[in-house]
Amino acid sequence: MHGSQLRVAYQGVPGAYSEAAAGKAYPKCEAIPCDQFEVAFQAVELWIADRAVLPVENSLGGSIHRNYDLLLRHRLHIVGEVQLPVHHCLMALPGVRKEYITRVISHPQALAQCEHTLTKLGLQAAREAVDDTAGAAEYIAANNLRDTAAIASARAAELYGMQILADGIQDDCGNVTRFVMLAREPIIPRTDRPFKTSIVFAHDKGTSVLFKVLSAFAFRNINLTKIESRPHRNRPIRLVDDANVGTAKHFEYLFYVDFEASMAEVRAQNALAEVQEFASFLRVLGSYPMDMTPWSPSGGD
Ligand SMILES: O=C(O)C(=O)C[C@]1(C(=O)O)C=C[C@@H](O)C=C1
Repeated sequence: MHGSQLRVAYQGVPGAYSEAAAGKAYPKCEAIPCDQFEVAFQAVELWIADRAVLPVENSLGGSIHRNYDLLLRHRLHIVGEVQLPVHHCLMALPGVRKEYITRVISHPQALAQCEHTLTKLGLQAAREAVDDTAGAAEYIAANNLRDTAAIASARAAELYGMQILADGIQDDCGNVTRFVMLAREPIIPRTDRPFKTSIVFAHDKGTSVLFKVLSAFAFRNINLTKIESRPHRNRPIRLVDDANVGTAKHFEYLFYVDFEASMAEVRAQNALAEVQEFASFLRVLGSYPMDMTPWSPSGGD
């Protein structure tokens, strides 16, 4: 459970929040940096790593859509989640003053989470997206860029010899990113602690089908914690012909739903049996213990 000897792949370089998430989920693990999320998935598929840790949503920046698409494209299973308080710092090379900064670089999520604060700080700087927060700090240090600042964790500042110009620059102090942990095999769902289940489905043709699907959970008092829609890339458009008025083009969606129940519970099994009736496609991405860590907005990195 503490993850000793577990190899956990994450996207980014040391000091990235995903590395901190790996450490929170599996305190004694060996965290393996990967330059892309796709590589982290492959590391697990090829037995180079035992788990991958994947950010899926942030309380300020919203869903990380690409990672939802990756969950579907690969056959890994969600075996856990962690919610990590994300505390951002603005950093530059030692001696650089705020007035010299013409560019701020970071992961797009981090830029989005600090948008208002960056404006309030009065920086006349262009924002530029890079692959990960700590990688932004590393890049500035490696290239001795004296006109560029990064948004990253305090640990990244320490690792890459950067000086913190402003601390806690996320637009809300309760900034939290939710990560899921992925493995080759699912875990056996239990009922002795709170579990969450994540599914993805496409609904069939018909009237109010999404309403019918979601009521399968409501009637059983199963709480939904998240719903996300993404383009159905195998069948993106459905044409509906009407001889009188022409052809309507309906976009087709995949729906990702998280609900608070374990697949070991009969009510969850019955709800999914009902969903199946209205779905052209249904996959359980995982049934896993919920992160019940007590709330501390100032904690984390
Ligand atoms: O760049 C990093 O440090 C990451 O771990 C990625 C990531 C993300 O994808 O949302 C993780 C947490 C923060 O929300 C910002 C960036």
